Amino acid sequence: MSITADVTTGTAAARAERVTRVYGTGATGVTALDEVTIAMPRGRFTAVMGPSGSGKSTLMHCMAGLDRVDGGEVYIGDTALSPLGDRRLTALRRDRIGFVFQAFNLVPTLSALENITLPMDVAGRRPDAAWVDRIIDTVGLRRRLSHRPSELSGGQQQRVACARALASRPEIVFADEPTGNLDSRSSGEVLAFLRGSVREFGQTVVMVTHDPAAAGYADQVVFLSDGRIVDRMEAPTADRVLERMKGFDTAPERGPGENS
Ligand SMILES: Nc1ncnc2c1ncn2[C@@H]1O[C@H](COP(=O)(O)OP(=O)(O)OP(=O)(O)O)[C@@H](O)[C@H]1O
Repeated sequence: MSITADVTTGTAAARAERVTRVYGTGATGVTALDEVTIAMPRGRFTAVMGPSGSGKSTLMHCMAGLDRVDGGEVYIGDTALSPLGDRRLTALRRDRIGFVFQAFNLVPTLSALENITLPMDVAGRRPDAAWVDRIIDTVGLRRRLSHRPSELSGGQQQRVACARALASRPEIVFADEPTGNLDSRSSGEVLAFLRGSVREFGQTVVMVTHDPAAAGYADQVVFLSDGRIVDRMEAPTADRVLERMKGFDTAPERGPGENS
């Protein structure tokens, strides 16, 4: 039995309703998501955790409009994604969602500043200079703006990617293992920035992570197992998340009425 989390449509920046995603067909088909219902509350930092193969990346990709669902519906704000054609979906991702990936995904020939404003330049939108300035200061990149990615450390590159994600004031930022390639100090800087963007700017952030310490920066953690949401933790700490993760192989399934 899976549980649902926070389905309060009025306050959700994004939500999934009974979302199913199956890779392959027939006997070899894999149900990566099995009727997942979840809302990502506006202005909060949500971490998505679970064992390897539990469906974390699939959930993020479906909720961010990077992958199609086989059943159910995803909404960004009040916009349902499945009726959208490719062009409108691309425009929605560009205009309303910010992305941070494990591999930074910066353009090597552009400076840090050019990378930060690139999505808006591509969209033909004029960056809000005061806002971009504020982001640059918050992320601590003022003295690195003319550097190319190869001239920056991994942590600095990921902070450029975070600034890029926030520069267009997206409704929601999806971060997929944003600290997966970073040492603990750089991880701390990136996570503190994401945390601060929620606290100071009211940004909504959803982060997939394997790392209990990273999840400890979030307001809430949702736990996936076998393509279902099986638990949720408010005000997590790294220790509590670690304890919960240890229980995954042996934890009994929750029955009806046992939702957190
Ligand atoms: N493109 C694909 N084709 C076939 N199966 C896939 C595909 N993508 C994911 N899967 C399967 O779907 C399930 C969920 O995968 P997913 O990558 O979402 O899990 P995850 O929790 O993000 O895993 P990890 O922590 O290892 O990154 C797994 O069994 C995986 O093998």
